[in-house]
Formats: sequence, C-alpha cells, structure tokens
Amino acid sequence: MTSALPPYKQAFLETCIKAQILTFGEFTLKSGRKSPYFFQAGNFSSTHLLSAITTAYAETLTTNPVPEFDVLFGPAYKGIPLASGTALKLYELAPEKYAHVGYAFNRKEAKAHGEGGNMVGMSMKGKRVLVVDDVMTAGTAMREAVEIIKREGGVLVGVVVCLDRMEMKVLPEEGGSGLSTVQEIERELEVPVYSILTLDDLISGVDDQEKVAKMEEYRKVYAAKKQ
Ligand SMILES: O=P(O)(O)OC[C@H]1O[C@H](OP(=O)(O)OP(=O)(O)O)[C@H](O)[C@@H]1O
Ligand SMILES: O=C(O)c1cc(=O)[nH]c(=O)[nH]1
Repeated sequence: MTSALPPYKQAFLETCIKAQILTFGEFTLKSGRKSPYFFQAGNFSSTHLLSAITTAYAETLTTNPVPEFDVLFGPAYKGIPLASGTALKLYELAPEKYAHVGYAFNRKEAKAHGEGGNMVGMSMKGKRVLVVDDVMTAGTAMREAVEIIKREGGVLVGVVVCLDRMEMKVLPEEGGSGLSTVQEIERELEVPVYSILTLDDLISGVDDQEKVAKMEEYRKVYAAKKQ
C-alpha cells in the first residue's frame, strides 16, 4: 500500500508496530478512557530500538525552530531513558552545540538516604528546560512535570513527545475548549510542543483497515477537530 506519510515516518511507525510499541486491543489510559490502541514506550528496550527512538527525538529537536535549552528533563519513569538517550544523540549529532546540555529526571518516591530527595541529574535551577516524554493524552503527566520544573527553579521552554494522541482533556459537551491537550499546553504555557507522530499519522500509516476503523471511531469522540 502507498502511505500518505513521509517515508521516514512510515518506517518509524512500522518499527513501532513490529516491536509491539504500538499495539491494538482495549487499554485503560491514565485518564480512565478506554482506547483501542496503545503506545508502549517501555518496549523501546533493546539497543537498536532505543537508538532509533532517541535519534528520532534528536532529529526533531535539530530540524525544528526549537528554543535554546540547557537541560532535557525526562519525567519518571518512561521519560528517563528517553531524555538521557536524546541528550547523548544530540551530542553525537552536534558536539559543539550540545556539549553543555545536561539531563535530569525525578524519582516518583523521594529517597531518604544518601544524597536524598527526588531529583537526579543536572540541576534545573535558573536553566532553560525542555521536557522529553513519551505520550501526551490528557496532559496530567506534563502538568506534573511543569510543577517539578518550577519547584526546581527551572524555566520551561518546550516539550517533545513521541506521540500526540490529539485528545481533548475535557470534551466540548462537558464544557471543554475543543482544543487538544497539546494545543492547550502551547497556549497556556506559551511553549512549543513537538511530536514525532500524531493520531492522524497512525491512521494514515497503519495498513490494517479494522484497526484504522477503531482508531477513527476513537478520534471522532476524543480528538480535537481543529489541528
Ligand atoms: O497525558 P496524560 O493523560 O498524563 O497521560 C500520558 C502519560 O501517562 C503515562 O505515564 P505514567 O504517568 O503512567 O508514568 P510511567 O512513565 O511511569 O509509565 C504515559 O507514559 C504518559 O507519559
Ligand atoms: O494516556 C495514557 O495513559 C497512555 C497512552 C498511550 O498510548 N501510552 C501510554 O503509555 N499511556
């Protein structure tokens, strides 16, 4: 089949399907919604898959007009290997430009011994911080990340995720704005959000029509209409 996606996106999507990173069935999301598809970034768990995903993040950051940043922050847990791997890839791509960029992540539970606390890696105090995470759905995880950055004295300058599910946190019939979580975050926090893939991309690039139909049905209910 000829895909509507650019070849690099199609190839990346096929890798995700083959490695069961993108799976189909019935899944309960953090938001409580039941979804017919799920993106399991924990399955980027081999050398070549971790390299493929972090290369995709690094290329997204080097080919878009991304604001300058000092620290990549990867929210626990799945953001941790993504942010650290992306930092390494950026250094490999452009060592002079990224030599002083650091990475940081949080612990979900504070450590009571040794160095203590719940932050690991480069201090975010007074730094420009870019969040690297896997998936954006209702934005709960992202808002928690923003609070951590503020508490640590950092300044959020941007966000990159692997998948923008294009979902509205609150549906219009329940009083929502009609904007997707990504659109709301961009407006409210005045920072750009970049994504490697979106739900529209999955619908364009997946070959199995039964799976496409289920994603379309889900998109009709939960995805923002204006992109
Ligand atoms: O946009 P949201 O509705 O918040 O949902 C998406 C987030 O939720 C999940 O992480 P989770 O907090 O479950 O942590 P994990 O990385 O430890 O799996 C997922 O990895 C995303 O980061
Ligand atoms: O919304 C979520 O909880 C969620 C969706 C998804 O596709 N992948 C994931 O890890 N979490």
